[in-house]
Amino acid sequence: MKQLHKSSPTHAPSPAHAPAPKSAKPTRPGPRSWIGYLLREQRLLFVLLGALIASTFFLLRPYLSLTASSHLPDARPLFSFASRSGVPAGFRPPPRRVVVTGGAGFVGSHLVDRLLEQGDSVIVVDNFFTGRKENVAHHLRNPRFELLRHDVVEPILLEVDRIYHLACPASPVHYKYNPIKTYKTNVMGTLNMLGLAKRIGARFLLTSTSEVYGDPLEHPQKETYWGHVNPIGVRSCYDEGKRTAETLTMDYHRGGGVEVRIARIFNTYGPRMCLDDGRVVSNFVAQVCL
Ligand SMILES: O=c1ccn([C@@H]2O[C@H](COP(=O)(O)OP(=O)(O)O[C@H]3OC[C@@H](O)[C@H](O)[C@H]3O)[C@@H](O)[C@H]2O)c(=O)[nH]1
Repeated sequence: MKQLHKSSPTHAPSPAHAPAPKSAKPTRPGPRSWIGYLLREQRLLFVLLGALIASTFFLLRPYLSLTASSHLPDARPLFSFASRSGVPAGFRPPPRRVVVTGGAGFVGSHLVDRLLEQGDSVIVVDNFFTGRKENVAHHLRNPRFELLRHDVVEPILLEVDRIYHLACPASPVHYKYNPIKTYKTNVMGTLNMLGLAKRIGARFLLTSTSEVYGDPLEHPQKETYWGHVNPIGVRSCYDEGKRTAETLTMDYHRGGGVEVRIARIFNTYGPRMCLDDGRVVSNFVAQVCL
């Protein structure tokens, strides 16, 4: 009877006769062998080079595709080293479609200049209560500029990427002329523009004012200061109107997911400012000059 080989623990075969070890189950290579593998034949160098090329391609891709299908006339240069607009040299965002309410006013018209200069397409919505067409007349022949006579108290439907909401009389002379209209512009106008922003997914900027602090007891005012206000004064149509506009802006942000910005602008002065608008700087200049 053929003797089957039995391996007995007490009689270990001599090494010469030890059966070849069954091929050990392949053990997983340890980290050291992975590192050696990568470093041999500059494999790590080639991996890093590949990652650099891939990331550069995906970073440049939005700008390269823009050249091919850029439909906007005289779109901005893709690589601009003149960073006059404060955008770091190199990449600039693709051109946008924006609406500026109150864009024929003092601050708004300078904003329109800057937006067109950086290559955006701009729609100005203004009822010319205090704004003037000559503030934007130099853009009327620009194909990327449109001017709409419209009162933001009534809704408007536009397809844009950004909404800059400045429509509101800013000087006491003008906003006290018709306080109820001033408050309606701040409330209904802001509601209409926020509703548009939510509807089309546009980013919304509200130009608010230092008047939201009222007659402040804290100097200088931090943004976290709630103010010292009078809700029933003759200036409250503007002060409370802007506070309500800020409330609506934040509620559309918190509840409606609208991306918003609020800028509380203090005393401004410069070209296109009305000398007779009763504001502190224009009053000072008028008294000096006249
Ligand atoms: O109901 C209105 C009232 C005013 N407007 C327009 O809104 C523009 C306001 O421009 P103004 O020159 O009077 O005022 P400014 O440009 O100085 O201030 C403007 O921007 C900064 C904000 O803080 C102010 O609240 C805003 O009025 C004007 O073009 C005016 O015609 C409307 O379009 N609708």
